[in-house]
Amino acid sequence: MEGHKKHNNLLFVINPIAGDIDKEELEEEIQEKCREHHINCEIYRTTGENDKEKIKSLLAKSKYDGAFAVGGDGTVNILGSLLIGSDTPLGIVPLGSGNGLAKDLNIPQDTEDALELIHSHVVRNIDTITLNGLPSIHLSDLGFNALVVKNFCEGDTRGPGSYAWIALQEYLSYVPKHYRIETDVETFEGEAFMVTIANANAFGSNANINPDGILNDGKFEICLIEPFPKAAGLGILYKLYTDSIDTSVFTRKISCRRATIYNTQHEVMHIDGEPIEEEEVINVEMHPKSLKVILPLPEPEE
Ligand SMILES: Nc1ncnc2c1ncn2[C@@H]1O[C@H](COP(=O)(O)OP(=O)(O)OP(=O)(O)O)[C@@H](O)[C@H]1O
Repeated sequence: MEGHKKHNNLLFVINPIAGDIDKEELEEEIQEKCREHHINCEIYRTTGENDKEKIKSLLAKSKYDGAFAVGGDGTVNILGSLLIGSDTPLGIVPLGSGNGLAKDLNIPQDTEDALELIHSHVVRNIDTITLNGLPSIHLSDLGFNALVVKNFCEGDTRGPGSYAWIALQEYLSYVPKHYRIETDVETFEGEAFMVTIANANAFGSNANINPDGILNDGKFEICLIEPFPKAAGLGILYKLYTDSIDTSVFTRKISCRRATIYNTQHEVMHIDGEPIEEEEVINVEMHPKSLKVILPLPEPEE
């Protein structure tokens, strides 16, 4: 079901370290806003240890009308994966360093505006995908970007500056890897600089890998950047930041409902920005309209 429903009981999952922003005042703001709208609210602060299990038991104990992830794409993935297939919609207060899914869903990046969604919103269903059973709501990939994400997560500095620095260092020495990708539409076999499994559109950095992707069309895209001469790198980067990557001669896209990726060289991978153990065979499945999300009210027509 889609539409607006008043919330009486909300859960907020706050990642205290996301985006390197102090969230103490924000907690008070959330409580104040909920009081103002006669909404009961519960706050869970993530610790980085067993958060998924702890949130799962909170969700099992109480019936929430909505659950907000207050953090970045990692926090959205932890909470969102638990809400897939349930009646409880996912809200996002974007406070990570990138906030890719929130941007793709047009959720306000300003915290105060995002908090307005607790009382003024619309609920819509979006697709999710799984990689060997692990949910991905936004973008997952293998190859160059996954390596940068891994190094970024293992380092002690956060923020876009450090991501760009790691990317530049890795770029100079990165060697494309071999993949075989079988889908319900076509098969690809060859080398790729990166392979993105895209439910949504743009990375948190705003690099748009899948400009035409639609979050509720029952399909996901495999976006390939094939090997290219180092000199072409700047041109590809430009296209990523101007929503025109599909016009590059070095890209290929497969829009499909099912895929098996043979990661023959055991390249690293991540799901929604969180590195995971690499697998040799990755089965990707589509779960159409399986997650309810809380979105801003549409602009009134002129
Ligand atoms: N209290 C905590 N201490 C240390 N790590 C934490 C804590 N809470 C959550 N984490 C870790 O934070 C990561 C998720 O961060 P999240 O994606 O929300 O923010 P971000 O990385 O700043 O943003 P983005 O993904 O948008 O770049 C997860 O790896 C999670 O384990």
